[in-house]
Formats: sequence, structure tokens, C-alpha cells
Amino acid sequence: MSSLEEPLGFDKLPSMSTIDRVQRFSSSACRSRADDAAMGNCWIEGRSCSTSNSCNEDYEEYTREAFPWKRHTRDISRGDSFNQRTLSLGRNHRVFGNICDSWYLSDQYESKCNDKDITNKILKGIPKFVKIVEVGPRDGLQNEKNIVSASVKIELIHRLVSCGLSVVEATSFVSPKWVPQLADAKDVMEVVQNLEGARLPVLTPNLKGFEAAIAAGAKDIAVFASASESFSKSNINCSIEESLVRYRAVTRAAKELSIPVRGYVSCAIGCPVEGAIPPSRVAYVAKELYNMGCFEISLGDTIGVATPGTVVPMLEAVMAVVPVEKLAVHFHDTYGQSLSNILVSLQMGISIVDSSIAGLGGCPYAKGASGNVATEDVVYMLNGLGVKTNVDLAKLLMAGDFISKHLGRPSGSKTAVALSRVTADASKI
Ligand SMILES: CC(C)(COP(=O)([O-])OP(=O)([O-])OC[C@H]1O[C@@H](n2cnc3c(N)ncnc32)[C@H](O)[C@@H]1OP(=O)([O-])[O-])[C@@H](O)C(=O)NCCC(=O)NCCSC(=O)C[C@@](C)(O)CC(=O)[O-]
Repeated sequence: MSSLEEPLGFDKLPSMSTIDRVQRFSSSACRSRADDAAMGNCWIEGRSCSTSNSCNEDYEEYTREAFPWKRHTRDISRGDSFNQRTLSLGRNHRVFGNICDSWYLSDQYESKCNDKDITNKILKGIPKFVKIVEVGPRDGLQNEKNIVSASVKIELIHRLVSCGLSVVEATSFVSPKWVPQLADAKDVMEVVQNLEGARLPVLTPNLKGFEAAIAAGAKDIAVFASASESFSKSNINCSIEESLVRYRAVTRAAKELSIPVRGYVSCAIGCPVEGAIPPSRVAYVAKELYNMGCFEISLGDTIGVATPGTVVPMLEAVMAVVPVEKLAVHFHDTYGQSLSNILVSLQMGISIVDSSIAGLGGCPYAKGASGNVATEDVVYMLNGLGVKTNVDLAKLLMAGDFISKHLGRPSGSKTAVALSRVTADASKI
């Protein structure tokens, strides 16, 4: 099988029994078809109604009577310029302000669904707070054709921290021959090391990388193993077992300095060479990393082939050996499945999600893999679910705009693109 052409289906996995446990729900009981139509006209197609007062009324009536979520009142003048720009458009454009503020930017929702059973079934397992691990400066920029300067990376890290992100993966202390894009790791780390408000982990593939990271001021590190032998070889030039031996040495050294170590398991669903990866193998590597002292294990769908159907059995296998609160999910969006994969992961109790600003990313050793799920899209979805993140979406949009402009291409975030269209249309009025 060409790993990027076919989805990894149930038939390609070792155990199908867990799939029955995936509950399928419909939210149709919470709103009528007419309401769906109203949503289509007034919400999804925000462009066409952004100047319409009648649409504004429809929208208000719609939110009041039909839609099961209700916004808490909140201070809309928090001082971020994105909000101010959208809201300064005047009374006639109130719907635009409403849409941007209540639907896109707010993190304050309350369920008003009449059928509490359905709401409970759908949202029961979802945590109230999700920690987002921003990987843009590292995973996002490690695969760029044109090398991004250290000063831009530093500015990006500053902007991301100011969004409220509590973890921003800053760079990697890997061989510059293997990943020239991050050859400036020392220059970046030396400047950002004392930034307040966030932890700034860096990837280290061996003791040499660990020592260089510490010398540059890193206070958090991450090690990265793979569940695929082939990928381990192409990514870090050793077998899975050899990598675990190296990482035991790194975690031992880190422990002596009280440095927290995060562990990654890449190819947790599929490998570009081997195809489907058995959940048991992912669980084995995750458990080894956990046992050697990694405080958190991130399960990476490195090439972005996961669907909820493959995520569930993988997570179930890993959750049997590592506590769920220690697990993070890390999805690349090659097939546009990331948000559904994250949703099903949350329903299984995961409360840590990796993502990358503007959907940047890709692994140099995983051909065809696309960017990570965009942080803006994850925050937008979590806001809609009423899950707290403490991340300011308006500021994220500006950070995404900054790096996208620098790279000279549109953002990979659907949320950012949709909102920039709304803003552009509104500014013509
Ligand atoms: C692991 C190695 C170093 C082995 O590479 P190697 O060639 O086998 O290493 P070596 O020990 O034979 O050393 C070769 C040269 O590299 C140097 N070297 C050795 N170590 C370091 C170091 N730490 N920092 C700087 N230099 C280093 C070493 O000093 C030597 O230099 P020379 O004598 O030739 O001048 C190499 O394969 C490597 O750097 N690989 C990293 C590749 C990488 O960063 N890939 C992307 C990571 S993304 C990922 O894994 C997935 C993830 C985490 O994002 C999750 C997901 O998306 O799913």
C-alpha cells in the first residue's frame, strides 16, 4: 500500500473489537432542519450577510431560540487589535462583530440543549480544560524549503507566548546536517530562554543534543522515538531499541538536573514505508518512554493518515499502559482528519493537544506528510465545545498572519483564512 493514498481502515488493524465502542451521535435532536438552514445562510456563509441587518436579526433570533449554545456576556474590548478592528465597524455591521466575537473568538459557552441526555453523551468524556502544546517554531519550521532566520523564529516564539500558550516547542538540537532549518537552535534558545509565561521545550536526539540544549539555556527537553523501525532508521539513524537506549541515557542526565522530559512516539498510526502500525507497538514504545521518566507522551500521526477509526484502538492500547492524563495527541492534517481525530481523542479523555500555528509543519523524513493541525483551528473548535484553553484566538490569528506573511503564503488554518475573508469584506464596506 502506498501509505498516503489509502486511509488506514479497520480491516488493516490488528484488533477491531474496540471500534464498537465508538459511539455515533447526531445533534439533530438539538435543532431543526430550518435551524440548519438558518445556520447555513447566516453563520457559515458569513460573507454574504455581513452587511445585512435582517440577517443580524435572524442571527440573534437563531442564537436565542434555536441553537443549543449560549454565549456568556464578556468584555469584548480586551485590547486585541483583531477584535477592535472587527468591532469598530459600526452599528450596521453588528452581525459581523457578533459573529467574530461570539462564534469565533469567545471561549465562554454554556449548553442550552434541551435534550440533556444527548448533550451528556456527546460531551461527557471531554475535559473542561485542554493544554495546547504549540509546536510551530520546531515542527512547523523544520521542513521549510527556505531557511527562516533566527530573528523571525524568536519573534514568532514571543508572539506565541503572548497568546497565552503555556508550552511552545522552540527548536531542536539535532544534527545541522540532517535538519539545516534548525541549525540556529543555540542562537534561538539563548535569546528566548528566560521568556516568562511559557515552557519552551526543545528536541534532543542524543546526549550531544541534550548537552548543547542545556548549555544554551533550555529548561525542558523532548526525546523522539518511533513506533516504526523504518522511520526510526530514516529519522534518527538507529533502530527503535537503540533509540530507547540513547533516550534512557538522556532521561537519566535530565533527571540529575531536574529537567522535565517529554517523549514522542512518531508513526503512531502509519509509517510512510511500513503502512499501518499495530497499536501494540505504539503502546510498547510509549510505555518504555514513560517508564524511563518522560512526564508526558505525545502520540504522533507523523504522516497524517489517521482517522477516528484508527485513533480509537491506538489510544485504547496506549491508555492500557500509560495513564491517560499523561498522553498528548499530535496530528498532521494530510487528509483533513485532524479535528475529528482530536475530538474523538478528547472523548476518550485526552486533555493535551499538539498543534502548529498556521498549520505549519511536516517532517523532512516523512515524504508527503503535510502540516500539523493548525492551532487556530483547534482553539476555534475547543471554544465552540466550551473547553477552556486560556489561549487568545485573536492574538493567535495575528501570530499566524506574521509567520504566513514571512513565508509568503496563505495560512494553513481554515479559521484564519475564513476570518481574514470576513475582515477583508467588512473593510470594503
Ligand atoms: C540523531 C542524529 C544526530 C544521528 O545522526 P548520525 O549521523 O547517525 O549521528 P552520528 O552520531 O554518527 O554523528 C554524525 C554527525 O552529527 C553530529 N551530531 C550528532 N548528534 C548531534 C546533535 N544532537 N546535534 C548536533 N550535531 C550532532 C556528530 O557530531 C557528527 O558530526 P561530524 O563529526 O560529522 O561533524 C541525526 O539522525 C539527527 O539529527 N536526526 C534528527 C532528525 C530530525 O530532527 N527529524 C525531525 C524530527 S520530527 C519527528 O521525529 C516527529 C515528531 C516528533 O515531530 C512527531 C510527529 O510529527 O509525529
